[in-house]
Amino acid sequence: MQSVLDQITKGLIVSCQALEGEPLHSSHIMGRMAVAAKEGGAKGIRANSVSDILEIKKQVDLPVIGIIKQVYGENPVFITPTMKEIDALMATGAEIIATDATARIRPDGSTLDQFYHEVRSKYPQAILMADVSTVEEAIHADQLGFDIVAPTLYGYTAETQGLTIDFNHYAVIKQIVGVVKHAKVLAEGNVSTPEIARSVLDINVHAVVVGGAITRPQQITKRFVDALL
Ligand SMILES: CC(=O)N[C@H](C=O)[C@@H](O)[C@H](O)[C@H](O)COP(=O)(O)O
Repeated sequence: MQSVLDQITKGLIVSCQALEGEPLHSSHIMGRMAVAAKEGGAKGIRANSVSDILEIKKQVDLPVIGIIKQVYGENPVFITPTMKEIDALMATGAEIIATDATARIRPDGSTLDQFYHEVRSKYPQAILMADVSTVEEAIHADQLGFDIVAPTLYGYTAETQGLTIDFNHYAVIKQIVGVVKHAKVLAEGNVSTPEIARSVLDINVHAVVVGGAITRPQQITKRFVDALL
């Protein structure tokens, strides 16, 4: 049988997420989004929350990258921040579990290294994806033993706030591809057109994750409206 990492090779992974407060916030709708993504040829789905993942798994047989976005007080780490979220995700059967792998201290006071080792010893077979915000964090996640690394949080941390990946030069992604030795690199974050998705595959990423440009109609509408101004 093909491994999960083989299944997503050079493919499109569609992130089907709508948080509370977003117009499409509904596990039913995310399930239908996943069906649409599969019909369009996606090779995987990225999804947030136990109920969305369970619904998506009922609807499609694609590998799922599961996350739980959970804010604890003032702590800035919100993508699968603690073991509680890891345990909940493992119980859904999500094939890949993604977590914040920035250098920031987590809500329970642990460092990334402590957290990683705890997760790895509890779930040795899990496929773990590191959502990072810098090239240094990508190197570190790779050294720790994460299976997948992606610059998901580039532009979303205090250190990188205001930055967006420059899709004319792909500098951050190229650098990450250049330094990561063992993990597969995914492109994720602000991939807004099919042309950009194609070009990132050409710089040797393993697969590309697209969210808002496919599954957030409010964002898509705004891009059209802005073009009319
Ligand atoms: C920073 C953060 O919270 N990113 C989240 C991670 O799961 C999602 O909100 C993004 O939609 C996803 O990363 C895909 O990116 P984009 O929607 O830009 O294609």
